[in-house]
Amino acid sequence: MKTRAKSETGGSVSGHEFKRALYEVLEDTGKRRIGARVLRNFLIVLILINIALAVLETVPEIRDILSTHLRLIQLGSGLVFLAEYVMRLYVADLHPPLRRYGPVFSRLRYAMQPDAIIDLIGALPLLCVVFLPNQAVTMVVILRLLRFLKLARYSPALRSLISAVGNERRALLGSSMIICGVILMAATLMYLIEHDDQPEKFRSILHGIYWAITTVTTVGYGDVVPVTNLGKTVGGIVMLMGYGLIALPVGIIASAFAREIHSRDFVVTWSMVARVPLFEDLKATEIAEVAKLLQSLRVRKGGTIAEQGDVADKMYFIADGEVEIRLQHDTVYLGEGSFFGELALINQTPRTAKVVAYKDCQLLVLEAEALKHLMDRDEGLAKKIMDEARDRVAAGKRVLGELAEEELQQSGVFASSENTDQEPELFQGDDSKDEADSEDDMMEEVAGTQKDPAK
Ligand SMILES: Nc1ncnc2c1ncn2[C@@H]1O[C@@H]2COP(=O)(O)O[C@H]2[C@H]1O
Repeated sequence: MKTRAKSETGGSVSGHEFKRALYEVLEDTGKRRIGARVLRNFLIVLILINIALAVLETVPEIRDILSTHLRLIQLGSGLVFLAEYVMRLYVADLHPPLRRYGPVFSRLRYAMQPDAIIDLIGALPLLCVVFLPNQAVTMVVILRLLRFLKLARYSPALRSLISAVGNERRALLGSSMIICGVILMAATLMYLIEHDDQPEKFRSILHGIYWAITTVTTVGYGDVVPVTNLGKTVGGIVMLMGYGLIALPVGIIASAFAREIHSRDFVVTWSMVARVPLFEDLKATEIAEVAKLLQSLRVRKGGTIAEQGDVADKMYFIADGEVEIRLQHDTVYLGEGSFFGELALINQTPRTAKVVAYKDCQLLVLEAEALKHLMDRDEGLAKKIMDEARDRVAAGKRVLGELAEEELQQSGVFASSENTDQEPELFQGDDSKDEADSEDDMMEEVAGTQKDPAK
């Protein structure tokens, strides 16, 4: 009886360990980095092969010669993508923010994530071939080409482009409206001018729109051209306007893309953010929003992330690696999932310690404005950050010990130390600065930062 119980426990433990290992490999977390890298590279190569084959298969000669091989490869890679999707669903309830929803709802919520939807699209061609033979050829080709989107999971550049377009959607909408307006005007004018001379080519304003689009985009097929002098003049003006108009959206996307790409060393995925304990209580959709606010930063072992006394405008979360916080009287190490750099932002003081990468680090960077926005919106999250900040200040105080405390008491710094339960003022403006000065003093003095004499 005892033996059986033991084996049952052993079985479930090893089952859980297997699931955990699978989760770590699929989500590139924990200790299984090599496995995760091998899987990632394998999937990238498979996606690229699939896209190339989907295109090549439309060449009749190639299809005739390689049809059996192509079908086998298509079936094999379809099975791999389907297995990947099913496995990601299987481990979905291990994502920290989804754990509380139970086995069914955690997976449903995971399935709603953009990355999961793209994975499903990647697996769909196989299902279409199996369940809808001969009926869904075009759909299967399109779905196979859509596997290209799966690369977004691994490519910072592709993510940057998608988010650049997303961020600039208003400007792009505005410029698109201007372009549409010009096309419509040019088409109407051309219809009115050319219709009598070329009733076949400028049969309606719709035909004029076709001419205007090919002209404004500078394509100019030459199948429809103005023949009247007035028509040629209008055509010339539209051609010149075309350059400026097309440059508008191109310029918007190009500058937004350049901005984005420089701030991304790696892709900030949903699961990377979900692993940060601070965000554990957020809903899956909220995590997706937080992910948009975070930039990525890779720092090599030994690299300095912040200098004591620096002016601060961002805080950091450790997605991978370990940092060393060099306090004046102590050194503290923070690992994966921890955050730092919040003290200076909360108190609007210079950095209270030097921070160095103890190992190679992948950091998620949150700008001061974004932190303020997050803390304003989510009281629970704000409280967690404030509690941690207070603990850190308290730890700093403890380390200073008797001697330093005496020194500080003499200089009146602990005049307000009984009030440490009170919330420190967050991101105070100039008006409230005086009120919060004593708290600021405490945080700065404890961490050993010199106060700006001008203050
Ligand atoms: N005792 C501590 N334990 C852990 N981290 C700390 C401690 N003191 C300071 N820090 C972190 O080190 C960071 C240095 O920059 P900041 O002052 O912005 O924010 C600080 C905290 O995030």
